[in-house]
Amino acid sequence: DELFPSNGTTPLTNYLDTQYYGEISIGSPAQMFNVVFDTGSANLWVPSSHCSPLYTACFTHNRYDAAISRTHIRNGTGFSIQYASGNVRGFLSEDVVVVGGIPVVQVFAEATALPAIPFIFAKFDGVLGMGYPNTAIDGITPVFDRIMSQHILKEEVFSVYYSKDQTHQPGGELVLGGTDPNYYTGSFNYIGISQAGKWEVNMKGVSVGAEKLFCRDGCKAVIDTGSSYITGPASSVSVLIKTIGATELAEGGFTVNCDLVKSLPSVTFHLGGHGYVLTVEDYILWQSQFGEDICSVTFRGLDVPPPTGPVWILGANFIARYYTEFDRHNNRIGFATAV
Ligand SMILES: COCCCC[C@@](O)(c1ccccc1-c1ccccc1)[C@@H]1CCCN(C(=O)[C@H]2C[C@@H](N)[C@@H](O)C2)C1
Repeated sequence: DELFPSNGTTPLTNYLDTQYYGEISIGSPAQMFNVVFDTGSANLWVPSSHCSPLYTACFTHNRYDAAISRTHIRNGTGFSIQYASGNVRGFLSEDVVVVGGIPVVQVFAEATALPAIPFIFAKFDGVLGMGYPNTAIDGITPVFDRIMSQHILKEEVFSVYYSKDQTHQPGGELVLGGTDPNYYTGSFNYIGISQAGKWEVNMKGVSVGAEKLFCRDGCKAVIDTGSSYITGPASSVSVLIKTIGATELAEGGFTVNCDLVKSLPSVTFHLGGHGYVLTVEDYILWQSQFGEDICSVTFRGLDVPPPTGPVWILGANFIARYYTEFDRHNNRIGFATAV
């Protein structure tokens, strides 16, 4: 079809290497929103014009107004989605959503209760879940599934490039229907997902330097475009932090003395017969504040309760190093070295 780009591409913005988001439109005439394309969830929500004035986070973000959209279809069913940081509540609506130039009629949630923490820190308005349909709240068909059912994509895959630092333009790119060779070198290595319905693989181990210290008997790893960092079970991450000589900050982050950074070991994630190495450049966030250099470690301890956990979550700083293809046709994930 020459009408639509056969692979819808969306440039992404990189905010401080911790938030990556791109623009979509909802409604006619188009109402623009910045959303995180999140493989760790499967619903689309944006702030609502009906959001109560009590929620500051609504008023610092774009809000969807059904009353001015010709193509709005009323639904009204209640909605609530739970994140590690708290939950977002609202109600369902339906309207034309355009992602990467591809329009779909989509059921999404208008958020009317948006917790200030963390959303006052969000540079984006909402979240567009790129997960599997069986993880979608209220059984709503996700955006990518609606796009696949139009049979206009060359391949039933989507790919994500996250830039390593903010000087890069664009800060990232989402490709619907293929990959973008401008952003990776070499070939892809593929890993089948571990259980249908999640972007999750079996990891064979985590090494610090040459030593395989964690996940020696295998463990679960979620490849999550909606997470800023790499998280692992708190016990493992605290050993990792000690091994690299980092110290704990008040608010839960870890820092190392910037002078020691170059002597720090690499951390390798063993996935599908390959070792994915993160060097210090990949896992240390070097920020200069008021002339002082702060070197923070982009690993976080997070104990996800069973049955989802225990699990490692490989987020933005992993994806910034390894260009990632999410393949819905073959239920597999491909990694290539990002440029
Ligand atoms: C790459 O861009 C990352 C976006 C930032 C994510 C995030 O850091 C964030 C920061 C500031 C304001 C809001 C949000 C944020 C909050 C909820 C949804 C989306 C973004 C999240 C903070 C809480 C823990 N966390 C998740 O659980 C995330 C895990 C993920 N799968 C989501 O479902 C929720 C990450």
